Amino acid sequence: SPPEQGFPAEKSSSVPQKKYHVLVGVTGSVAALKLPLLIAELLQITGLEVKVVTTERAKHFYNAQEIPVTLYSDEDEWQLWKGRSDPVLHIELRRWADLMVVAPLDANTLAKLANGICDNLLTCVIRAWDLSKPLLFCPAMNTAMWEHPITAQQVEQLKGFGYTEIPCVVKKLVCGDEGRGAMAEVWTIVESVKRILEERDLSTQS
Ligand SMILES: CC(C)(CO)[C@@H](O)C(=O)NCCC(=O)N/C=C\S
Repeated sequence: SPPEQGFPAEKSSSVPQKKYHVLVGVTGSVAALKLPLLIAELLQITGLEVKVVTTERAKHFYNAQEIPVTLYSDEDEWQLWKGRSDPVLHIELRRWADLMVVAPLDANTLAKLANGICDNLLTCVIRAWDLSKPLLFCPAMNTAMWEHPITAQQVEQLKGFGYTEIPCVVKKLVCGDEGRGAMAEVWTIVESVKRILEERDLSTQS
């Protein structure tokens, strides 16, 4: 019998898995110690590419060696831009990102964002943010700070820009105080990112 005449194999058009670009912002709350866990959990989501933008103060709370993705800080802006034709890092990052999650958002950076202050790489990325893209923020601060009336005003201001709050939770805080101010659990944050990306993915499919 003639040799098996197989049809020419279809060119394996592996559907390009759209990579979702997630930019994680981290600021100087003690909750930044959870950054390695948050990154590890986000990397479990298929199709995600993750980069991190840190403030200088946040560096105090985690070990950069435990972050397996690109970690940008203020100095990188100045390493990249030396002359007129060089790229501007905070603009490159706003273009690259499909979604941003700021975890933790400390009281200082909350105040900066609510007032448009952009004095570091992270606040510059957010100051230039494309409001058609999701931005999630996870406040974390001592209970006394959380309960100060200015906090609610500033959280409302961010929600007014269209950013999504992932609310802080009640816990015994590392300083011994008991009360609201702890960052949302990492699994809550990851689930929120998943849900938003699914909503977006569905919308792009429909
Ligand atoms: C650090 C962690 C995650 C341990 O469970 C929790 O205490 C927390 O989110 N704290 C953030 C609040 C904070 O910045 N407190 C600062 C002074 S009390």
